[in-house]
Amino acid sequence: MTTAIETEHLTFRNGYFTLRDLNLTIPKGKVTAIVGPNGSGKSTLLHLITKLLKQTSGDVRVENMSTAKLATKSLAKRLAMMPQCKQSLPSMTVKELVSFGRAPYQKWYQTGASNGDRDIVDWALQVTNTKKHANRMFDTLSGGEQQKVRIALALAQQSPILLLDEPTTYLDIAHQLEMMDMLKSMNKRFGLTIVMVLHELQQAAAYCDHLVALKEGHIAATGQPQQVLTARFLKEVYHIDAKVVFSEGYPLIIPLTQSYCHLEAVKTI
Ligand SMILES: Nc1ncnc2c1ncn2[C@@H]1O[C@H](COP(=O)(O)OP(=O)(O)OP(=O)(O)O)[C@@H](O)[C@H]1O
Repeated sequence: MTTAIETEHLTFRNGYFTLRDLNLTIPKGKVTAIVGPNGSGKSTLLHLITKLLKQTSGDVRVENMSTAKLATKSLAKRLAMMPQCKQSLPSMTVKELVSFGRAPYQKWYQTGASNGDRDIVDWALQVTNTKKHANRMFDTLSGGEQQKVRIALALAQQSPILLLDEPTTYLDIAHQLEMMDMLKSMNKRFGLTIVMVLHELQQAAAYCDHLVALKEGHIAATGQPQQVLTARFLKEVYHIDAKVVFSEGYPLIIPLTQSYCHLEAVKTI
């Protein structure tokens, strides 16, 4: 198996949270989901890979190159990142915004996009089905429409590795499936390595070749979805009792009991 991204003893501390000694391999040309409870460190891991955060110790390698040795533009040609939607974007038209994806390829003296850049922006708008919004101001779009434009912005970077932090947020079920199908077809047609933070475990298992589960800043499990996604895993990582049934390759998580301990505590105040 060739690797797209590797972390070696990756550790990050910020006073509130510690990501501990992560030794991780993300396979090249595959779709990987990073899952885990809220606050387990998923976004922090993506930020360390993209150098938006600096690790306390350890190393990150992208296509066998230590990111410490890669300048921002070189790293941006190797990987594109769509951050979580809580990060705001500047007020401009959709087309202008998606054009920013071409920035790593532009010279400092270049004014405006080249014909090649315009074609790629057009392609990114088409595959995400957002071309109809090209001339609208980004901040006038609905949450779901904005989410697709964010994905178009990352695709316009045309890097072999795509990192997406919760790409299906705000999308209704039909648009979630459309987006996951589109990403899967990008992976199959162009050999794109895709790494997605996902909360929807059933979709993660159905669409991804590889799962990485984090819990409290460490790796709780890695492997193929059918190996990782078990009743024991759900108990250990999410503290829920549920059974997992794979039907035609699609996993179904059926909760057995639900603990309402927080509500019980409220009642006794
Ligand atoms: N800027 C920050 N300053 C201090 N602590 C932070 C900062 N950003 C995140 N954290 C903390 O780091 C921990 C991990 O956060 P992170 O966003 O990586 O988790 P996550 O697994 O992506 O969570 P979620 O599923 O809720 O998005 C959390 O406890 C969070 O409160």
